[in-house]
Amino acid sequence: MASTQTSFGAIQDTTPPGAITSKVILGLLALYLVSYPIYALYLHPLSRYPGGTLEKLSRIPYWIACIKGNQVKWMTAQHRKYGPTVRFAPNDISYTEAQAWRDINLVPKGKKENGKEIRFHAPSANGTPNLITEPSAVRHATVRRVFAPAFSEKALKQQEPLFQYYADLMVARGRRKGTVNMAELLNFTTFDVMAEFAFGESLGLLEKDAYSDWVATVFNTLIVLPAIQMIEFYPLSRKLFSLLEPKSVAKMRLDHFNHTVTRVDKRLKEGSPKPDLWNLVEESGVLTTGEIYTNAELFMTAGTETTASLLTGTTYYLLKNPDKLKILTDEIRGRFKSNKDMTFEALGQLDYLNACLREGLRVYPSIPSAIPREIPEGGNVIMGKWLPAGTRVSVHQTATYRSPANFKNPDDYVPERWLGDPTYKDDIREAHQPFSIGTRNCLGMNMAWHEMRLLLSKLIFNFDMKTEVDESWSDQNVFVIWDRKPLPVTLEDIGAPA
Ligand code: HEM
Repeated sequence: MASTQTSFGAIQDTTPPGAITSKVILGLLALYLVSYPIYALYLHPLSRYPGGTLEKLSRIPYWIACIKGNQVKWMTAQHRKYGPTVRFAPNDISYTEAQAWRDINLVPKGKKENGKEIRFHAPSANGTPNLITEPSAVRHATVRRVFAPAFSEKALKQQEPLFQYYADLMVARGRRKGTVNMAELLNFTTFDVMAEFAFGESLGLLEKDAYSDWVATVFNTLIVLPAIQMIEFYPLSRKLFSLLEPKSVAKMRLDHFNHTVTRVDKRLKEGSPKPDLWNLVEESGVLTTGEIYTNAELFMTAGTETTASLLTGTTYYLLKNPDKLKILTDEIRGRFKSNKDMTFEALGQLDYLNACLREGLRVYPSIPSAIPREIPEGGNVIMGKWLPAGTRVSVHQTATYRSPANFKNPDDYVPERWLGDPTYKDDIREAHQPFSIGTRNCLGMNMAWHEMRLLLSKLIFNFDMKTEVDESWSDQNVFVIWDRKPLPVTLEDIGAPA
């Protein structure tokens, strides 16, 4: 320390104030660097949970895996190493046990729900939450009550001609092309169906045989979701991004949103005699205009890519397991004489078809990673252990479904495990929840099941299918959703009656 002696003999510090400030900052930094690891590893409320040292100290390893598209492999490896419960970041616990689904997603009477981790989802362009991101449990229940009747069995039965129309259009396009990229064909179909369902107007993808700019933007946005999640996670990066976001990106987001706004406005203005979403919304009168727009956007993503992805994966696994494909083909072709016999109701009764799709949702779940929830004020108990407020908890779908503790031969595609085959009697079936459970589970689950059964059966009823792709097809990146590779499939028309 620089010092001088005063006339009274006292020692006076002559260090300039700026230097003192720097020293204090450096001192505090050194203290933090020494004390933070001690806290994170030994004193933090989660310190007793298993996990890697680096992961307990920092979220960086997790972000790297997410940005590289490696998250699913990384998290599965974490669980293989540390067991069914892993602390994979300082404040995050991942589970692979059936009970965790219940503890995280069900809300016992008088308790608060484990809230949504809003930063995990891309913010909507108008700033209004949709069903998935609505932070208030009460508002969520109100909005969900408005839309729920449109997804009931009764309403879906009334909408069945719409689904049949696009399934037949998909078959017609398959016939025309001979060889198709199955991933694309199924995307065209599910986007056309959902646009008709949500806006009363097709996107015409099957007819044009091409993605529209609007749909291409949906995919481009989904791929950058991990980067958006990282930016949203830290207040500073969020602020910086809002200041520095390139004008072109901001414009693209707005144009995309306005596309939805225009379609919804048109549908609301013109009205519809059909029992669709917007008749319910108008009757209820409880949604704000902002909520109408953001939920329309949500339906177009939640109800399209998910179903198309599952169907692409299931088609791949069936083609790679010809014995299973043969059983399914016999079931479908044995049951129906013509395309028009293939109703929602009749398809629902095909056991092997249901088992094939369920097994598809296990080996290739539409949401391959995890959707985190946050422990509310006052804490909560998960898997018998109390967790403090702010802890993020989740069930990781792929790690759970590929765990030998839950499923025998977890990497094999075996529909029989869902049909009482004694070899698989010890499988823990409740660990498989691809649509989640509880008040925030998938609103479109019934619709998804009808659509999945219809589209897969129509393909198998009308075509003998072949593919040249090898096992490396299933080795895919995940950026929240699968970064699906093209799946070229040759379709041989068997001339099934209309
Ligand atoms: C294979 C197909 C599908 C799968 C695996 C799936 C899965 C899921 C899952 C896991 C959630 C919960 C998300 C969370 O925890 O935040 C969810 C929510 C949701 N899904 Fe699906 N989904 C599928 C198809 C559909 C379809 C066809 C629709 C129709 C529009 C749809 C609409 C929704 C909506 C609106 C929500 C939000 C529900 C709420 O928060 O109340 N999904 N889905």
